Amino acid sequence: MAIEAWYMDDSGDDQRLPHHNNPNVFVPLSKLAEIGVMYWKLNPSDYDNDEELKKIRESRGYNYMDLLDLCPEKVENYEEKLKNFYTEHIHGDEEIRYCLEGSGYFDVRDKDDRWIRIWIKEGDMIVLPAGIYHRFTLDTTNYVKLMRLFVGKPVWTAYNRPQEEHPARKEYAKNFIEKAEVDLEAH
Ligand SMILES: CSCCC(=O)C(=O)O
Ligand SMILES: [Fe+2]
Repeated sequence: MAIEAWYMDDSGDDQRLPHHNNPNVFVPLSKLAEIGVMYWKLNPSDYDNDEELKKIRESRGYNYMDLLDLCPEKVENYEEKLKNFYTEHIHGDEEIRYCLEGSGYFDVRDKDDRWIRIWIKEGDMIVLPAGIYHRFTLDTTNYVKLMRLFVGKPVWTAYNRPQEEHPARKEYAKNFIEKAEVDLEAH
């Protein structure tokens, strides 16, 4: 099955709960593509020898790779990191994450500034474009193992919202938000 994504409700409940609307409003992959989010389904069992992953990495220049095992025993300042992950932010580069084990939620803002919750599980690889407002949380299973990819020397710096003057934000807005408005007016 393809990845699941939906519009979040605005309840103040635990961030690790699904936050479905009633009824749930799913968001198709085509809608994610419109805001610049890319997705692949891969086989995580032997990721070191996966030709498909190799091809994606080669074609997109993802030469850097490391693994992030999100559990208190393996991550320094675990609680603080989780808190920062769930603080709305952007980056100057793409955020590329491949889920090898467990699951979690990437929340991204759509063109109208509404939260879309993307549920990533084993085998899901997603790319968030530079400049998109987003955040991350574990789900109620409380565990995820992610592969992080990058072009060149990695920069993980997060710029918390608001960042309307950040070059990556301006570029994102030009390509994905203003363009959508122009398309809408033309029709
Ligand atoms: C746990 S990876 C996702 C969190 C995030 O947005 C980030 O690392 O910048
Ligand atoms: Fe991020």
